[in-house]
Amino acid sequence: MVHESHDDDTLHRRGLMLILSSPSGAGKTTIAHKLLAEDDEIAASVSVTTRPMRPGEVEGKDYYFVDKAEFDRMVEANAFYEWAVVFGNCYGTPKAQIRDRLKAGGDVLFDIDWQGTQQLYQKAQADVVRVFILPPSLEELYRRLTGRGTDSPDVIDARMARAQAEISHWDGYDYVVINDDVDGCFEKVREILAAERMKRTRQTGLIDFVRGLMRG
Ligand SMILES: Nc1nc2c(ncn2[C@@H]2O[C@H](COP(=O)(O)OP(=O)(O)O)[C@@H](O)[C@H]2O)c(=O)[nH]1
Ligand SMILES: Nc1ncnc2c1ncn2[C@@H]1O[C@H](COP(=O)(O)OP(=O)(O)O)[C@@H](O)[C@H]1O
Repeated sequence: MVHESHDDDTLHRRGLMLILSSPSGAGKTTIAHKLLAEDDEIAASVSVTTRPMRPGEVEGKDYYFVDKAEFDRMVEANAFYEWAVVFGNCYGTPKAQIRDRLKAGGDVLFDIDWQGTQQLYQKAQADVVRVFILPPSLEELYRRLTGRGTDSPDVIDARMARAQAEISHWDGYDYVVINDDVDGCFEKVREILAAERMKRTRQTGLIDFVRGLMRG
């Protein structure tokens, strides 16, 4: 299900919005953490979720953990750019932090599913860079979900059952990277980000610079 907020508060062109999506367990959180650790120019969008906190997760860093009543209140208050139901839990991208960050000219990293990706793309097409991460195989995906040790067998089965449906949305992304070797995958995501930052349309100071060159 996709739920869109109904106001004219669309995102304007400011910073770049890098979206990482993948079937659960393919490694997008791992790649996102590496990127955030080494790149000061990008900050994470911290989502709000009703799913239970996993061991090792930190409130306000990995997610804002709320109950369903609080989530519903936020939906009513129009606090989300987008929200969706994933694996029976609600996940939403809060407006406030992103608006501030983009206004300040910074980049924002989103770990959201294909439903949220479609919503953000509709709102800020020119600013959005969509990267889909694939596992090398379904067997390896299962190994990673099991090895992570954060979900019960039932939850892992549900995530495996959803994997192929998730993968079917691969063609809604600008880039697709196979996460076989984690360092190799990370390097590719870094290269994508570096190239996207250099796009002519994102270099707002370029017009004056080129005009200066042309004046001689
Ligand atoms: N649409 C949307 N999806 C989200 C949001 N936050 C997280 N997700 C997605 O929800 C799914 C489940 O996330 P999570 O429970 O952390 O498990 P993970 O798949 O192991 O990362 C992933 O596909 C996330 O990308 C959000 O704010 N909006
Ligand atoms: N290239 C890789 N090779 C082996 N294990 C990986 C690789 N990438 C991630 N992992 C491991 O797989 C598990 C799932 O990764 P995670 O980043 O949590 O996936 P996601 O956020 O997509 O659900 C974690 O235990 C992580 O350490």
